[in-house]
Amino acid sequence: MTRELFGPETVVRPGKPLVVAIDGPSGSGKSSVSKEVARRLKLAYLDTGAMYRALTWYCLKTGVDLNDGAVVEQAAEDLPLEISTSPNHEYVAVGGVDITEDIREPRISSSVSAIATTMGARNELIRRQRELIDQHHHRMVVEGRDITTVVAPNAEIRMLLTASEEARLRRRGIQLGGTQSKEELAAQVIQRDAKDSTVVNFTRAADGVVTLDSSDLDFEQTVDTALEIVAKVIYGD
Ligand SMILES: Nc1ncnc2c1ncn2[C@@H]1O[C@H](COP(=O)(O)OP(=O)(O)OP(=O)(O)O)[C@@H](O)[C@H]1O
Ligand SMILES: Nc1ccn([C@H]2C[C@H](O)[C@@H](COP(=O)(O)O)O2)c(=O)n1
Repeated sequence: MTRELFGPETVVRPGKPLVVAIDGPSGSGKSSVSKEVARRLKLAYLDTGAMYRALTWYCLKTGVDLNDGAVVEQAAEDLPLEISTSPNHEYVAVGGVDITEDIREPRISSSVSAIATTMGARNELIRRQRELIDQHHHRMVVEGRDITTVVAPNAEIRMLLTASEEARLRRRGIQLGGTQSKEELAAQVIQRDAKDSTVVNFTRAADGVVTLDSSDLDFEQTVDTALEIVAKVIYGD
């Protein structure tokens, strides 16, 4: 059904805004599912987590004290960031240096929450996220932690993608090729979420936000369910 609705010839709401906002905890599948949803809907794609990671890389590179809010905020304003908005091409650069791979390193994952909980830095990244949405004429899948509530609360589609803690730990373990201990995985998934959720709510759906629980769904089923949610809102079927 959704495959026919969003087949290769279909352009959904041509010329009109179509922002699909997707939030959720770590390992719930936001990035992988959002990219595929963007491909199927022929929309641009923005990984806002990559922006927080890029700022973390920049602060570590330039010796910024991550606990000094004013300096982190200034770094956010200065950040010479380039980020791909294609779901088919992952690319993040700072000052012309390709950091696409570097921002996924454990040293970034373990420091990023210090940046993400600095409100001045958040405000600057949120401003840039809204600017990117504008540049794409509001036709974009945007994923993160505060997209449905803060960055794009008026998005046409607002979804909270969740999965049980057990499923999220299992998925992240497989994604990292079984290289991480139980404790390391918990630090990257559970403890990071606990810190991040002190400043944003991504565990409970806000009013008007549809919850998609993927705990018992495989990747394809999750993408299809997300597209069904889009179809229901757009076409009412
Ligand atoms: N429904 C699903 N069933 C099984 N595996 C899935 C499902 N959804 C995503 N995955 C896999 O789980 C892993 C984690 O997904 P992904 O990186 O997209 O999560 P995320 O929510 O973006 O995490 P983070 O916020 O930490 O970046 C990936 O390897 C992805 O392919
Ligand atoms: N809109 C967002 C996006 C991300 N974050 C924070 C939370 C994470 O710890 C970090 C990296 O995100 P990930 O790549 O794991 O999705 O950035 C946020 O606070 N708000």
